[in-house]
Amino acid sequence: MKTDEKNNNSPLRLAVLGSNQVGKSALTVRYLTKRFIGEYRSDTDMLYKCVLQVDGAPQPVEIMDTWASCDESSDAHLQWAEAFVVVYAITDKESYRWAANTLQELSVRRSSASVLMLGNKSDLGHLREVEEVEARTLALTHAARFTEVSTAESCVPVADALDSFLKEVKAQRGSSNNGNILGNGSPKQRKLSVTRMLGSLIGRHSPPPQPITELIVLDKGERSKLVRCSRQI
Ligand SMILES: Nc1nc2c(ncn2[C@@H]2O[C@H](COP(=O)(O)OP(=O)(O)OP(=O)(O)O)[C@@H](O)[C@H]2O)c(=O)[nH]1
Repeated sequence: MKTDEKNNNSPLRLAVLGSNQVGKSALTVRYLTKRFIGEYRSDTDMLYKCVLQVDGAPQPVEIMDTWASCDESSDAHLQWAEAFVVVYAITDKESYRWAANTLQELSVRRSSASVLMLGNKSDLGHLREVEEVEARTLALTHAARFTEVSTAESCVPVADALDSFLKEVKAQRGSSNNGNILGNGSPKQRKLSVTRMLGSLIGRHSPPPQPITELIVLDKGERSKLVRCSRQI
């Protein structure tokens, strides 16, 4: 297989970054299942493996819903992913500062990576602490895409934002060789039945989610191995 062909078929890796409680898990699950789930476990990274239609063709995609409190994993996330979704809540200035720092870090350490900045919880306009124009300007400074969404309110803007971002990332995928931590020399992963896992998230009687083929939960020990692996690259 030619190298280009191999690159195009390899999974497109997206890390969802953001501080606590900004809606990273809600956003990821909303995008993949169209459902809004109010509460999630929040003590681990979740890796979703799926095949999505990107720009009209099937594309393997891996989305890492990261756990913000695990500082030691941030290095690994930065190296593992090909593109980044940086989430903050428009109701939480501190989460915006966290996002701004992350954009800065990405500019330095992953300057060629595509970045989408999302201001979540736009349904809570009466509690707004971050002005849209300020965030949009910041994103522009870092050549990142930007939009505000309400994961809770509707799945369409979330789907539109992530669909077009994935399309852009796929288009920009070129000769650069991004790190491959989980693919090569991967740490031992706990693979769960996706149906069982999402069943516990969305309720037993809900219809099964469509696009996800595998969900991997990385616990503390496994995340440490991920960090060690990434540092060998
Ligand atoms: N009003 C509103 N609430 C939201 C929205 N998105 C998520 N939430 C709520 O925000 C809280 C946090 O959502 P999570 O998806 O668990 O956030 P997280 O960033 O994954 O949190 P950590 O796991 O702590 O990092 C939950 O109570 C969600 O129901 C939104 O668009 N609007």
